[in-house]
Amino acid sequence: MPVSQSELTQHFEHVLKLSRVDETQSVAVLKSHYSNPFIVTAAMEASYRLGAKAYAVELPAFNHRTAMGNDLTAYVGHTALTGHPAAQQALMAADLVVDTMMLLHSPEQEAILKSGTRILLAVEPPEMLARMLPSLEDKRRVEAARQPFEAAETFRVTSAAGTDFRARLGQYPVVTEYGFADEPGRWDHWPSGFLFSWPNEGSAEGKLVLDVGDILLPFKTYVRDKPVTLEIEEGFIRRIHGGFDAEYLRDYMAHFKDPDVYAISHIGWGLQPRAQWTALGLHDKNDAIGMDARAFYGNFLFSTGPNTEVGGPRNTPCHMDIPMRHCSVYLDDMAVVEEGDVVAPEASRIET
Ligand SMILES: O=c1ccc(O)c[nH]1
Ligand SMILES: [Fe+2]
Repeated sequence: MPVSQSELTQHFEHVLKLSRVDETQSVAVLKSHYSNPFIVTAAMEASYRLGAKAYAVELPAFNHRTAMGNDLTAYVGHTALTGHPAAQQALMAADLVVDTMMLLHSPEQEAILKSGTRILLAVEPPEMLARMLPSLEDKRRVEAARQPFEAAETFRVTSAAGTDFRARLGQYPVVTEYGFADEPGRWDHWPSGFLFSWPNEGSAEGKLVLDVGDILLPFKTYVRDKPVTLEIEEGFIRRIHGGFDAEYLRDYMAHFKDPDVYAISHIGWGLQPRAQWTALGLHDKNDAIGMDARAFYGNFLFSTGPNTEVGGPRNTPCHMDIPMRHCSVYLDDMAVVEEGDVVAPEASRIET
């Protein structure tokens, strides 16, 4: 459904207030020609309504000839900000950056955050921003799941379809996403509502079996053919086999001619009840990057490629996000998700 400019601006006022924007703050709206003008206008207007000093930083779109499609998460790491210290300074000068062009998984984003500047990514269509308007309750539930995740040494996933995956934890931090950037140096994404970490280098192993209904981002396809099996050893996908979906995934990843694309990247689970598994099927591919799929309550989300977000050495541009249903996720011996339903910690659950 269409969302009016005034409704979207009100939502931005709500989210920027949660992001601690007030008359003491400056807000830089990072945009490019493909930014949603309703979002840019709403971010500027809402900032001024909150008494903040807002300004826009406009960069020309960056295209790499290896990149295919328009999804902003398909080709990551190298952006219009790469090698542009003046623009980076202009963003680091702000207390909060509203990113409407996608810096995620880029070293430049990490440098901006390290300066204490907060970043809020907002690139989804206004219908999704409105439907998954963040709340302090979202933050409470997602942050409740952080504690056992940070304490755990092993991460294990199983499913009736045959998934049997494990990884050691501890080398990298836990990252939470609850939809607003309220702490110095925090990055967040509106809409969201999930958390993840990265396997210790070389520790991910076993089998991930994508069953019918699991989702392949940025393809924005639901697996419909027989299962896709990924065999993982020492942190990397060694074999991908199954039907058409497997062949398509193999061909797409091979296109990048970069061994790092087969690395397992962030692993975690979804805690957003207002995110819907079915939403992706209602949008054209260029409408959205598919945050419903990444955040739906009880999913297991894994990904491939870069670990730049946590200062890792892999800055490979090919990034797959693959949310799966009906999985069981264990932190050490504690199940946090059982066959697609969140079971622990109790404080992270919702009454279904
Ligand atoms: O919110 C996001 C979006 C994409 C991604 O790879 C991680 N988190
Ligand atoms: Fe991802």
